Amino acid sequence: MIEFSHVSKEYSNGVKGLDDVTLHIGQGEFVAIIGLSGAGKSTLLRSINRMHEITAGTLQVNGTDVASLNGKKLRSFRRGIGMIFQSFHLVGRTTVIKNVLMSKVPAMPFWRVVPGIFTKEEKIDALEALDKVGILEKAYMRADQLSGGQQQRVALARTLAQHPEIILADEPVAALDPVTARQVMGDFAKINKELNITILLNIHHVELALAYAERIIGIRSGKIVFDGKASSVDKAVLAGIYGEEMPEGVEELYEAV
Ligand SMILES: Nc1ncnc2c1ncn2[C@@H]1O[C@H](COP(=O)(O)OP(=O)(O)OP(=O)(O)O)[C@@H](O)[C@H]1O
Repeated sequence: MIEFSHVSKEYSNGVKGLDDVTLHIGQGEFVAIIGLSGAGKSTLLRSINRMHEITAGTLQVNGTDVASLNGKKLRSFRRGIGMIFQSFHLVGRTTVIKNVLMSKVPAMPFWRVVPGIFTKEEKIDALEALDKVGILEKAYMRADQLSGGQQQRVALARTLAQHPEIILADEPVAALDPVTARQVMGDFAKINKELNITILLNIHHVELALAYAERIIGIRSGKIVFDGKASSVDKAVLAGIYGEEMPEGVEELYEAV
């Protein structure tokens, strides 16, 4: 469970990334965060695993006050939260399975990290994660020989091998073509359903957010301006989130209504 209570984040230059945000996200929800560029989507997402420090209010994850964590406790807390980025963050020159096995490193003793000794169980776990995202047959290929969509799936498998309760994804499909973007969104939906992992993702493509996420959070100038079911998002809601700068494709989306 993720609980924001009157959370604000003011950057050192005085910009308010978040402004009095109160939110409750239950285990197993699939939430898309939408809003204009600069609205505060990344700040919201990254405050959950403390990549950004909040400056007011309280933020709790499964009852733990995120701001109170330090050192070892913070590292172990972060291991329970997967993070997916737009640019995949893979090591291109090494194999897919080694990339997935990297998720095991933070919990490994030093003597195994240096020579890269992984146990049979860890390898099986990594292969199972690749299987869950449908790219098991790519396990021994070099990561940089894969397409963008496949690379994002490797990143997703690496996160799954961490066995997280929550996955945060910051613009995970922004670098992908429309067909591949749909496939990757489908992977998130499948993982969410099958493994009951909470998924929060930032996304610029409104139509993908509405098609795959169950809940939409609209953010504008650091404030939550909409929070509800994807099925209840209409043109008026989007106007409230985006104002004059409605994203491309929104007109077509609601043409039939
Ligand atoms: N490190 C920083 N220092 C100062 N201001 C920042 C910093 N990071 C973000 N901001 C500002 O905080 C506000 C929210 O930024 P944020 O990156 O959360 O928006 P976003 O909705 O994710 O945007 P985008 O869709 O372009 O990624 C913006 O005005 C941004 O300029």
